[in-house]
Amino acid sequence: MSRVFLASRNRKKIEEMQRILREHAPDLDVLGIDDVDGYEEPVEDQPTFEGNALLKARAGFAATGLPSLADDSGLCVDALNGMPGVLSARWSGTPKSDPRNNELLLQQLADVPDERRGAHFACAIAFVHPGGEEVVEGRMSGRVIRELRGTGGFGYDVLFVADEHDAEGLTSAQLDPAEKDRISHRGRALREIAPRVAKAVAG
Ligand SMILES: O=P(O)(O)OP(=O)(O)OP(=O)(O)OC[C@H]1O[C@@H](n2cnc3c(O)ncnc32)[C@H](O)[C@@H]1O
Ligand SMILES: [Mg+2]
Repeated sequence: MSRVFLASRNRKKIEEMQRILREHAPDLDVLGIDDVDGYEEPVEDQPTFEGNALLKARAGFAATGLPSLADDSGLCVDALNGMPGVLSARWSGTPKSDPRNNELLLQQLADVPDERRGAHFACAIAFVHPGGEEVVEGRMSGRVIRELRGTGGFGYDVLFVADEHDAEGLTSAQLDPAEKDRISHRGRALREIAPRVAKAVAG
């Protein structure tokens, strides 16, 4: 069976990536950080999603020798000049906590009127393998609402209404997994690179 290493510790993110990858490469065996003893995660110190995704995928390839994928993603809020951006996971400090991050973002945007609450999720996915390195990017645009809504997804999904669901006001945390995958930053990026991953690991 063809194997690929997924350099992430975020279980929800891994779940989404496996779901999307499986559609393109049903035979792919996806290993994670938990399958590797003593895996040392690199510090995500780059200023861009692309830089951090590459850094994570390179670390994965160096540690396992397997073709390695990594995702770096975050929420970029217009009224915060694109922040939290690459700082999204630890926006309210460490250890990282989605509820605390959401609470902080709500406070920071408390005085921002509805017409200036635009934001987008961004995602870079890097693939590092014996044949080379590649990075793809994806986006999902929408707005940040004023209260938490929904129980699905992860991270800032409870606060984010994508343009595609603006009329109903559904957050990403209220969407079926398949619908989130269809419109999400991660879904778009991963669908672009998945056929190349399938080809590369098939040798
Ligand atoms: O680095 P790894 O181990 O993959 O896991 P992580 O959670 O730290 O991942 P990132 O460094 O890429 O940070 C991404 C953060 O951006 C947010 N985020 C990214 N994609 C999201 C999505 O689809 N829905 C909601 N929040 C998302 C969420 O807070 C994530 O923790
Ligand atoms: Mg991270």
